[in-house]
Amino acid sequence: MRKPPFYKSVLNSLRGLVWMLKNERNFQLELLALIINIILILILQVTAAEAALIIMLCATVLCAEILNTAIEKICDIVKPDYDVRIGIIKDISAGAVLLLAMGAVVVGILIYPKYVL
Ligand SMILES: Nc1ncnc2c1ncn2[C@@H]1O[C@H](COP(=O)(O)OP(=O)(O)OP(=O)(O)O)[C@@H](O)[C@H]1O
Repeated sequence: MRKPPFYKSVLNSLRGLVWMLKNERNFQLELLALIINIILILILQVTAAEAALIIMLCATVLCAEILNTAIEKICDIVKPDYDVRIGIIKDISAGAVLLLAMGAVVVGILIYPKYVL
């Protein structure tokens, strides 16, 4: 099968992001967190290195959410009925997002207070 042109791959990826935005509440909240962080970065004049760290962490949380959702969807196709093993896979996958989100909160606590206090 021929590979689709580059612009089609980009369109497919954008369709995935739009789907996440329309259907996944956690993704919406994490995107809101990214927007709030961008506003804080601009208002507080955070250094470029700190801004890069904050934005990359927010983007990483969003990516983890996307992968978590993909894993959940695959699980639901492979095993639609209740299965303890599927429960564990979904819990582990969600745990990865939680871990990154907690790391992002810690980074925010380390960076922002010195600009406000
Ligand atoms: N088929 C299943 N068998 C066993 N437990 C399941 C199954 N489906 C879901 N669960 C349990 O319910 C939880 C929520 O699963 P669900 O697929 O509803 O994800 P979600 O509510 O979209 O989660 P998230 O907030 O991570 O996006 C899982 O973490 C798991 O503990």
